[in-house]
Amino acid sequence: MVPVKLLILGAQNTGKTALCVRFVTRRFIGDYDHKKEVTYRCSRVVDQDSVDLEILDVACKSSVASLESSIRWADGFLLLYSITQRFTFLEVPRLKKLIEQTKQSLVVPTVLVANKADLEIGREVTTEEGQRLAKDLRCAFRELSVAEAFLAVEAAVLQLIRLVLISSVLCLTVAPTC
Ligand SMILES: Nc1nc2c(ncn2[C@@H]2O[C@H](COP(=O)(O)OP(=O)(O)OP(=O)(O)O)[C@@H](O)[C@H]2O)c(=O)[nH]1
Repeated sequence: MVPVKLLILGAQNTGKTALCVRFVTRRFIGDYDHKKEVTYRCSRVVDQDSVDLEILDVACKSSVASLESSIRWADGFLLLYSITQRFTFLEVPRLKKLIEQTKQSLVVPTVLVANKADLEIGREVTTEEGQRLAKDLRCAFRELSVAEAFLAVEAAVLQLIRLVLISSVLCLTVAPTC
């Protein structure tokens, strides 16, 4: 079993908890208790590897110190924004910078997820803006609806797991002590 630890980050109400629950249970549940920090655990076979997965969904009122500690813990990051709330998109560069500073690396496995694609009528962020930001921040990019598409959620998380597995192999090859 290969352990993989993922952290999901984003502004409030972007669908972080919904995405974790959707990935682990396949179900979309509308409302959650937002106060608690929760670690979701499950196993998946990704390509040939059996992966022991943990996804940490931090409490929305986490202190910077506790956020940094969660970032140090994680191998890969899901950065979420909602296409219906521009301020959640504007929050992404700050979070990515915090990840890079805390990890002391510009190469961190990260997937930028534009959520709530089912709410086209309320769209405030275009797909092209999301793609451009992902390119600028060296992230993969997925636009999806946690509410409507389990397969898209699964594909985003599996893509991140693959990025983590590739980066751990590169790390062992290039610098055996890292
Ligand atoms: N229409 C729609 N609603 C969604 C989608 N994903 C999540 N939501 C809703 O958005 C709201 C916030 O979802 P949460 O999963 O609680 O968001 P969160 O980012 O964990 O929120 P905090 O814990 O406050 O940071 C809930 O009412 C969800 O039902 C989606 O893809 N489409």
